Amino acid sequence: MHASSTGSNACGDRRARRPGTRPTPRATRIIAVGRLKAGPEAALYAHYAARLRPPPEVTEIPEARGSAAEVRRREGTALLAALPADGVAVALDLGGEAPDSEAFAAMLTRWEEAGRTPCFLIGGAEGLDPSVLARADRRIALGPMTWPHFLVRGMLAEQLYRAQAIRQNHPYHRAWRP
Ligand SMILES: C[S@@+](CC[C@H](N)C(=O)[O-])C[C@H]1O[C@@H](n2cnc3c(N)ncnc32)[C@H](O)[C@@H]1O
Repeated sequence: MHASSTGSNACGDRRARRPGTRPTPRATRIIAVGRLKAGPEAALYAHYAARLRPPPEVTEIPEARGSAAEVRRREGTALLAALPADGVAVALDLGGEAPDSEAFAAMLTRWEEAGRTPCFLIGGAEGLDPSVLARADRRIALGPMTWPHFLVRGMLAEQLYRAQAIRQNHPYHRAWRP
């Protein structure tokens, strides 16, 4: 009688979560071109990443050499190779949609509930290869201006922290606007 309320699923897994409870948050993946060295950008990223539960898993792709197109293609191949099978590929891209923070938090909730790991792809100085943009499930812009890729890592971490605050109803995010 209580099978559904105790969380049994079709496979009889009694560890499955109960309806109305939150799934255990998965570690977000950040797959980014370039090695972030000690400095203000690394400090910014660390400041917000340390507040994320669980903290993101970062995979750094070495910067490629060659013409701009070759660099994009080589880095793009490496970025895509690092994507896990269950990942939602989210390209950080100037031409993408620009959700507000609440909509971004709602996206993360949906992916978590679907058991999919959000994987954020950040390009290098030459940007993301068209193959990455074509593969991406979502393309998200942090506004229409171009930001340095190491700063984008910190900005993304801040938005992930803000999304966590929104989802937990934490006062860090003040939704009210005049
Ligand atoms: C220096 S930018 C590359 C600029 C390149 N000309 C382009 O148009 O993508 C390096 C990376 O940072 C990310 N990025 C920079 N500005 C962004 C923005 N406003 N929104 C989302 N991602 C951005 C993208 O992943 C980009 O590939």
